[in-house]
Amino acid sequence: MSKLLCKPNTTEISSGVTLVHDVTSENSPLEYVGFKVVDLTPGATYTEELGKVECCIVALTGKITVSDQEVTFENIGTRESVFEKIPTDSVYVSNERKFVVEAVSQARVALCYSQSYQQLPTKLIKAEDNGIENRGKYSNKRLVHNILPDSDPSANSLLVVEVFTESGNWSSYPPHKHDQDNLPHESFLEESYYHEMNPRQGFVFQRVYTDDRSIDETMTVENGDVVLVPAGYHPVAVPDGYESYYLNVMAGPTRIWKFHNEPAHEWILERK
Ligand SMILES: O=C[C@H](O)[C@@H](O)[C@H](O)CC(=O)O
Repeated sequence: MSKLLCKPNTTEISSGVTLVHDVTSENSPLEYVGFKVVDLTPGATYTEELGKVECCIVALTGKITVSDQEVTFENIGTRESVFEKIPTDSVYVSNERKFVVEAVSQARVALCYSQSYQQLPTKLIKAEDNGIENRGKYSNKRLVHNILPDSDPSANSLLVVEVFTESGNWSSYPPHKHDQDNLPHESFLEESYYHEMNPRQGFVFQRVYTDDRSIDETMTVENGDVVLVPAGYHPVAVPDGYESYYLNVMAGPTRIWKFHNEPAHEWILERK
């Protein structure tokens, strides 16, 4: 199995708290991006003290209350399934802060991390404040919810976005990359993909590959899997009959999303 594909590894870490994914610089090729998925039963709490990292807490499903000891955001979260395709609530917590997530209902939470050295205010990122985009045409259509885009100055290095791709469509396509610290032409951002499928038994194909093909992995990605993108192009193909969801976390030396399309396939964008 590809080293870029992470299958769910469920571990109960405390009463009512199950860790599903825990991507770190120690167990992955990513240096800038960290990622966790945590399931909580009603009333269960997850507590974390952040070091030199910031965290975007995304209420993937269910209702949660988030506190950083100074502010508390109660009963946030908007959906029981990501495939309701409505934006959800998130909370940004900066470096050297401690936060507590308490489940109001059964909840699945994504914890998105990146490096942070300048403490910023804790902030509720309301669902209604997500920038919504309908991108693409033909069989390249996808719905994008910008949770923490580079236009939002609330974070130091973190970028978070969720993408919904309909049956038989491609996304993160035409293939693009952001693996060169070469602004204004391209930024260097590592990336993680947390995937869900509807119906659950579905799969997508995702290829991660570099110009020199030093990385060239084509993966069958199933519900709940995480794909790591240390470098390279990273298109996703969704089979007929299934819907795809993924949550992207991006981070690198500069908090700018400036990608480079693969020249061989950029013509896709020129179709009328
Ligand atoms: O670099 C960003 C990720 O590849 C996705 O968020 C991608 O941009 C989504 C899309 O536009 O298809």
